Amino acid sequence: MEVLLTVEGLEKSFKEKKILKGISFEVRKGEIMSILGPNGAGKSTTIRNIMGIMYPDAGSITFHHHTGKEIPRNKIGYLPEERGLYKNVNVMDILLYLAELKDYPADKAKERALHYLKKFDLEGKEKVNVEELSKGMGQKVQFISSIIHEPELLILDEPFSGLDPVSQELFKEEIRSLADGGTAILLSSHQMNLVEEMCDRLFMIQRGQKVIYGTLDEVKKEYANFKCTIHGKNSYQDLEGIEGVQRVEQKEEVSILYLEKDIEPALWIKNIPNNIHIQELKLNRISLHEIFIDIATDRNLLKEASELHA
Ligand SMILES: Nc1ncnc2c1ncn2[C@@H]1O[C@H](COP(=O)(O)OP(=O)(O)OP(=O)(O)O)[C@@H](O)[C@H]1O
Repeated sequence: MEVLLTVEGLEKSFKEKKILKGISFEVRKGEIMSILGPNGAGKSTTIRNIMGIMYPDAGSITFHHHTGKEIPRNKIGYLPEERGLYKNVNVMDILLYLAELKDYPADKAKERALHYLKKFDLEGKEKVNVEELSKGMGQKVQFISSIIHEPELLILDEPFSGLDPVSQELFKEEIRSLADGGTAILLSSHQMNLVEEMCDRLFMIQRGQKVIYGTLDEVKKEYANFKCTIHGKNSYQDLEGIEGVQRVEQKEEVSILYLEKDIEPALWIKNIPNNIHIQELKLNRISLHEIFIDIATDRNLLKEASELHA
């Protein structure tokens, strides 16, 4: 897939404090690339550098073979973390104004605005003043403003925060369909379940440095072995002694058995000894949520476990 955005060795300091310490990644046409990291890791700073809101101390950003101030930012759509549209303007006027700022033709912008307002359940709200909208409605309008000019690269900073589940679904579907249509998407979100459902590749920053970069499958292969959760009265030793168990965590009558890499779950489950007391049993892969916590809290148990049995 064609690379649209290349971030290479990005460095940025604020008041002598180095926030980005050499960040490099790519975003390709038609993919959803997730940028993840704990609070304060440097995600928004990376995005602001891409958007030219600030410029890096070192490194480069290339989009469409242009770098720095030459980047054609009218081909980029951006939903910033800070929400807010101009007050005292009606919905259609603000959408047309923002499209005009991106050099997008007014007639097409109007057509697209009406299409998306309908799609996001805001039909008939064209003449409503922006400040009369609810938070979620305002967010939908802001999302529409970020895609109205058919950007080739769409950057979404926490697009799901504050949305109800139905609106979340609408956003998810729209983001996926934009990617399927060829838009490159850079998505920053703390909602790991949504990231896990949606993204093709991911990039995780911690303390201004890369800790994970790859496809969701690669990351899962590296970190996410299977785990088995058993509700029942069992001794730690009995569980630890089961073949294929790499580590056990136990809280009262709930035990989590972390399994070794490349365990075949269907075979493993058949070999659970008869003396194990099972009231309930769940077998699943470690989630992106758990991988995130493992890395962000510096536990690093999951990666080590995979390496140990690689
Ligand atoms: N304009 C600024 N001046 C000084 N420090 C800043 C500025 N912008 C960001 N920082 C600092 O840079 C670090 C990274 O902030 P950034 O907003 O990029 O993190 P983030 O990964 O987006 O976090 P969050 O998940 O909380 O949104 C933080 O320590 C923050 O305080």
